[in-house]
Amino acid sequence: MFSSTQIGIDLGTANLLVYTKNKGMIINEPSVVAIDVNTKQVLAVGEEAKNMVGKTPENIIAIRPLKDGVIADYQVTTDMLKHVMKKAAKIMGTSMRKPSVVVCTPSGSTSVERRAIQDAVRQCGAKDVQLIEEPVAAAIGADLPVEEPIANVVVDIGGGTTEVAIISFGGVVSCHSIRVGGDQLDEDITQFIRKKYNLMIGARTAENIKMEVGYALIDHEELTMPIRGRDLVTGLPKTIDVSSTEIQGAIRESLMSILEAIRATLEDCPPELSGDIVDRGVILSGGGALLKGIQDWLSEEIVVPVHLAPSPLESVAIGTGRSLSMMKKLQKAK
Ligand SMILES: Nc1ncnc2c1ncn2[C@@H]1O[C@H](COP(=O)(O)OP(=O)(O)OP(=O)(O)O)[C@@H](O)[C@H]1O
Repeated sequence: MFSSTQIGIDLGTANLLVYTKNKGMIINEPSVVAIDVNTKQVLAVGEEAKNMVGKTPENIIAIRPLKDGVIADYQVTTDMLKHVMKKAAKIMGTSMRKPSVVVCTPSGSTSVERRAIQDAVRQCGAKDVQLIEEPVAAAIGADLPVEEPIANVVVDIGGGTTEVAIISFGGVVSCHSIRVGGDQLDEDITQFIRKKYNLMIGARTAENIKMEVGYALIDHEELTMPIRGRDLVTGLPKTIDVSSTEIQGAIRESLMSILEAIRATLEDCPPELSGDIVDRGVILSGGGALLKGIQDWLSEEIVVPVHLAPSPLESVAIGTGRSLSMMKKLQKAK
């Protein structure tokens, strides 16, 4: 049985979430840490640190310690986890002493990368740490009947990775993980604006453009928005208008890589399960599932129904927290 000392952590490239069955989602913060480079002291974590990105003086850096779903900076990840565990303990009270933790990892991560995640969480006071593959957690979090012998197809488009998996009878039947996600779309937009307009924009601006006028590859009524950056020729601040059509062109290649990963996973599906996919369709989760038009575009391309998970940004964390009771049946990440 699930007790209050058991928690699920979605240690994501973009967001860090903590879910407990008793209290639900207790933490949901950007995975960003602000550090004083001289003293190595952590100044802020989460939303406060994210607001500092690109705006700090030289002695302060705001870092995202995870990249492509795995730890890029071990020390900063541990600092961030310690901060989050302390915050969780405050919310949970004494029941948080030495919790059992389940934490998700991308299915394409190496054993060294998985071990690093496990060690970092253990260092923060966990009694034991189990790993679960992200798409399995996303499927559980989206309330799919993963333990039944039917095909549950999940496409989880996160910040650093996109994970596509077919899950049946508690295990992964076929899966593909690519290191392309929302961050890559932001990077595509930054590069496009720099090349076309000679304008340098920050990471926050690129993400805002994606959220406001980013569209998957479908016809739509064109949207425009004003954006601000630094003119690379004059060095001065400048405002320009960008349109959804040009942003669509900028992110095309990355969206095509996501589509290829979905196609490759479906192609690996055993014929007995293919019928289920036609009937039940595919579930989209992760923040990337919120890109405008992505549901319609994917369903046109793969010719099966595409549904949005009930809380796309929270599915993995919810599934991670709920997975403890199912852990034995599920194919655990090693
Ligand atoms: N409305 C939106 N439109 C497009 N993208 C969005 C939207 N909302 C959030 N995103 C993007 O979703 C991504 C974050 O998603 P999520 O929190 O699922 O990732 P993560 O779990 O931290 O990453 P990973 O699974 O790769 O470790 C970011 O790139 C963010 O910009």
